[in-house]
Amino acid sequence: MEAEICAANYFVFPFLRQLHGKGQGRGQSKELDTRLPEAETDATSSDRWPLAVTYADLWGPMVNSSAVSQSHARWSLGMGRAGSVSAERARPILLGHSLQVGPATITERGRDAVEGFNVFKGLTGKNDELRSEKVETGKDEDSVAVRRRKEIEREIERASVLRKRFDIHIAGQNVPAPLESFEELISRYGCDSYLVGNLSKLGFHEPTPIQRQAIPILLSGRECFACAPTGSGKTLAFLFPLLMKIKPGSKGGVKAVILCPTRELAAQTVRECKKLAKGRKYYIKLMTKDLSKSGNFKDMHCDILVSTPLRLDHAVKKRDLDLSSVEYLVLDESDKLFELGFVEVIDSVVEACSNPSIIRSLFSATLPDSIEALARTIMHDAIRIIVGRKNSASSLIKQKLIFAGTERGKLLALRQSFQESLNPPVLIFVQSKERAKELYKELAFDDVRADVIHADLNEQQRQDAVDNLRAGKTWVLIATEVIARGMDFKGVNCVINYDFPESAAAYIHRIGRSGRAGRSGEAITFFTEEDKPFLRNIANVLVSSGCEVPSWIMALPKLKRKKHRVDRDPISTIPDED
Ligand SMILES: Nc1ncnc2c1ncn2[C@@H]1O[C@H](COP(=O)(O)OP(=O)(O)OP(=O)(O)O)[C@@H](O)[C@H]1O
Repeated sequence: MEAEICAANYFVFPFLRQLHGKGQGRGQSKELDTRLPEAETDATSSDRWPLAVTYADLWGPMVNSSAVSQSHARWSLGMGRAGSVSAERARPILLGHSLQVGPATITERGRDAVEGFNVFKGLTGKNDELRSEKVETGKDEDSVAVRRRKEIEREIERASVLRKRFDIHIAGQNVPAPLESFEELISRYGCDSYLVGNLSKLGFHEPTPIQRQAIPILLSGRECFACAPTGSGKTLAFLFPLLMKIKPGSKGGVKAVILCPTRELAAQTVRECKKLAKGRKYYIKLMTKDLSKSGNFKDMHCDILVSTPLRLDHAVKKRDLDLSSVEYLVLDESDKLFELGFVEVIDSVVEACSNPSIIRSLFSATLPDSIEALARTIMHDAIRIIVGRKNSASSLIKQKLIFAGTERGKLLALRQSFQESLNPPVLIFVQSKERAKELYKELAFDDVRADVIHADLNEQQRQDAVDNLRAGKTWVLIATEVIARGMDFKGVNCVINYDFPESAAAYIHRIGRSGRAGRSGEAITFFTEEDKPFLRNIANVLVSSGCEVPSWIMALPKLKRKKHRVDRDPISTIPDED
């Protein structure tokens, strides 16, 4: 009954309804506050539960539910959650429907049995039996119950130890245990060995922390918000479960949709997906401009469709693309997708994916509370996974702030740093395409193999710029925000923020183009007098990932504005006429 109510309610324009609030129309979106709070260790509810206590809570009610005091049950449920748990909420627990045990909830009747906790399956329907046995025999616990309790304890402890070891923090109920290894995908989830074989051919021998936790969650049919550092393997974390669950070459319409904020990222995701699926005939499609505008979707074979929101929305509305058979919807770089301008489109795509048993997941390196709250309104019983500290930069990146005084000072500082050492590949971020073109012209005079990428280039030119950097043909790529998110350039040694980033999230994603897949990287950020008011916000990110920041910067007041956008003088060595 409860499930039916949820299914009926949470599909129709959920984001907009939340965003607009009462009395506001569809066209009047107000800007979401997507600012990041200071990096926080997400030691929320579930992680704070001490194991010894939760075991006691678990077995108290199972052995003799009536003997457990209400306050005891309330305490075991409410620890760490905002506010206390009401008596009504606590009561069903006493009646034996659901037993909260720290990171996991064990459901006595097996209604919500989670694959990850195979051991719980044995409990389904057995507890009444156990209880009546106990009444008859008069013994406290028989040997079967003791054995089972120990098995469960071991499972919970194993999961907890793994999470601690890999800095995984979770919030939610019935959270499946993290993976110890990729091989477990075969033994625990019956994964086809070709898929695990492909992982090893790609050189992936151990799952990254986000893969350890997100893969079992998605395989168990649960929805999730996943926040893990840049370059930590989130792409595989959502692709792998799709390839495991979807049968290749199916004819019944699109089975999975992956939304990415940029075309480059969508193209990269398709490439990654094809590599992973090698050996099986999956139809993995990129929604190109042509396909979106003139595709014949009625006859299209497609298992997995990767798109930017606008192209997908266009195909749905103008070309009758049917998304009602979609079983998995992934929002990659989800916080970007929820920014102003995208929300209506995302809403429309969510509505088009009308399969009631769809599983949705959100992935990003930054997850502002406002976005999580908004997304939560449409998610069903979603689990939150945070790896490391929420909204913080990868600890593999050595970060530096450099005061350049003025715009001209930045150009001098850049040239000087190239003369001292140029360790390609290098990415340079500027705040607009005009400035990207200006800086490109300046560097053309220098002996540096530079290229530029921005939104004025066509699709092929943008792809060439990315490929040339990947192939080592260019050493320096000057870029706008277009490639700041998700792009995986192997071995980028240094990211230079020539123009100060407009937000802490933008900073985290930009510098996250280096320091990927376990490699170290460097990030240099120039700032001028005009950037000083926003310096503190970025400095907080440096401090939270262990980098040194002068004390005067930390003493600066925090900026309350959402975005830092500065009108800058053009980039030029030619002196002004005045
Ligand atoms: N288990 C693994 N072992 C080794 N390398 C891996 C593993 N999983 C992924 N990688 C590699 O790590 C790199 C970064 O992965 P990915 O692009 O998925 O990061 P991400 O977390 O999505 O980053 P971003 O937040 O910037 O989008 C890629 O080159 C990928 O091939």
